[in-house]
Amino acid sequence: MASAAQPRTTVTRECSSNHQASPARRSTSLLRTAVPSIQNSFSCVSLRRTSVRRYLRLRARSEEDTDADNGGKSIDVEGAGRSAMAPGWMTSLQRNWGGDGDVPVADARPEDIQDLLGGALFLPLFKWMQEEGGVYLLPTGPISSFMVISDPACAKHILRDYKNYGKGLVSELSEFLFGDGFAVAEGELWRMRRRAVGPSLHKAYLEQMVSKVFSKCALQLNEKLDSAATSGEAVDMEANFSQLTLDIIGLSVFNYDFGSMKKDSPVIQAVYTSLKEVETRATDLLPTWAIPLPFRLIFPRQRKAYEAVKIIRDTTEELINKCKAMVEAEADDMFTEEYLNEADPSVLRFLLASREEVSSTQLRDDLLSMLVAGHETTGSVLTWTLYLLAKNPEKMALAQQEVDRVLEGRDSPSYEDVKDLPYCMRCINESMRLYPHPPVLLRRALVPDELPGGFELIRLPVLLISCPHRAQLSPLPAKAAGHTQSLVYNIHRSPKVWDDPDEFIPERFGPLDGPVPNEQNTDFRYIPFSGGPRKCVGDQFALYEAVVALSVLIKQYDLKLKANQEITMTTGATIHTQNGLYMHVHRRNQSAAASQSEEPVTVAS
Ligand code: HEM
Repeated sequence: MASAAQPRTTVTRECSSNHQASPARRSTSLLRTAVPSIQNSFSCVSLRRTSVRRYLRLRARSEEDTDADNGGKSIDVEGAGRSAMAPGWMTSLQRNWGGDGDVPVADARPEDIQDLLGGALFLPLFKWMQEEGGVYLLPTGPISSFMVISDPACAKHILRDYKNYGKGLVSELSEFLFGDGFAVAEGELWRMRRRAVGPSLHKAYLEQMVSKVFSKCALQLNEKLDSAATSGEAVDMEANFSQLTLDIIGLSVFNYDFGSMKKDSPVIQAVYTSLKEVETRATDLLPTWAIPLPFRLIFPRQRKAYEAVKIIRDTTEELINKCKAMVEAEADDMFTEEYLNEADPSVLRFLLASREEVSSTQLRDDLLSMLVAGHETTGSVLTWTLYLLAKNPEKMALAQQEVDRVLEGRDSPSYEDVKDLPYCMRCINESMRLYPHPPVLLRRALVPDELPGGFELIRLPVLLISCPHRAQLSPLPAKAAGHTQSLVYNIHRSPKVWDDPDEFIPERFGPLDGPVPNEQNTDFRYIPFSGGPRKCVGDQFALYEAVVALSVLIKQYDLKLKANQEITMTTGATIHTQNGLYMHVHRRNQSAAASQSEEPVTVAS
């Protein structure tokens, strides 16, 4: 996959310990050594109080280490801090307890689990898919498992059946952030709010966004990169994309300019920290986050998560109040889905002007859902697309030729132009196959069910505490599960599903005048926006945003990877790099000369 003309830059896919200890990874060392001692202390099922205290002390210290050491990056990739997965004794207990079920059980060894700490959670899940196949059980406690789905037919079955599969765990784990927001709400509340919010992203709105917001912000990023083009200094494009997409989502949802490309916005770190906390909660051995609020805050990680959510909520509320005052001051205009306020086409204004009966908390949580769901996702898509194009200069050349042909003398595309940029669109699509955000989708079976292939799913019984995958009142047959994880990453990378799955081949989706790939026309082999009723509401928005941003950038600049950087994956809902994506920026007309002066190149796998 790597071309001989590329500087040495590796993406580390294995979460092994053989790479250099970055500051972020060094800070996990205490917890790494803590985990085996926790395992030893917990040698029987009942938790001894002293062990718990010792664990909590070690954990608090590890969290404090994390506070002090973020490696000087714009994003502290650890978010609020680390978690500990279920240790080996739990997994082996469950394996030994298993009944005679047909579903294979992942051989989750303690070293795999320790390797997960601070890494990309989905990578060991890929390894187990290779060992166990498209459907397997991942033990997460003495009597509980996740059923890990890496098979398109099973994913289709689950994702389309919203009635019998709820968001479950993901709603519970992220309630502290989204509240009742429709991204995690269930049942009638979700149906009602999706019906109210979905229409705000109509075609006329999108047209306005392309010209008024996406292009404008993308051009601002180009302007900002100009100084790097002059100085030749490498810039972190991941951080730049994160700022770009925050500014875009702020203007599109609230008509508010975060101006994060010009000055640091605390919202970026707050969104990252909160999303990382959701993930961390999913793998916590001891759920400190389930302790009642005032006591919970003695844990530094919980304090940081709480402060992050406060920043996001306060910002959202402030913006709602501003817009409310303006809308209330206006006459009671007729407001239909077709109507678009030229001066302020934002989603917020749409919702306020539609005069729907909705509590202010619900409105805040819905808008916050849009802000969080629409920010890092598109930022990460742009990061990995640029990375892949830089590693594949012949594909970059094709994308640039297309942009030059369509835009001619213009700097940015119109709404109509986007349809004439199918190669750029395919590059985005292919990047989302290789790096899906999020890489894992969680569901809970609400009724017993059988998946295609005869795999049995049972309903979970009453839950003991709000950490359901680990605490159940009644014993379950261990070789059955009520939770599923649809591994988008595994499906997208499976050699059974795709030819040359690890290669970046934008052409793989068929002729450029064919349809943009989605879950329907690939029969759920390609599900970057999920599928079924809970499919991403912002998919078209995101695709237009990404194509506009990419085309504006590569029209003006050639971007080359900084030599000798190691690009390691981590997750915080989206797939992030651990240390940024550093690139040299060259103005297109100067780039021929610049590429000759690139450092000597070493080929990496
Ligand atoms: C490339 C960028 C994006 C990706 C990869 C992405 C991906 C996803 C995925 C996979 C889901 C479904 C999760 C599940 O089934 O459990 C989802 C849901 C959602 N997304 Fe996106 N998204 C993106 C951009 C956006 C944008 C720009 C917005 C807002 C303007 C947005 C708003 C939402 C909302 C509100 C939901 C929840 C929908 C519901 O539950 O009804 N997303 N997204």
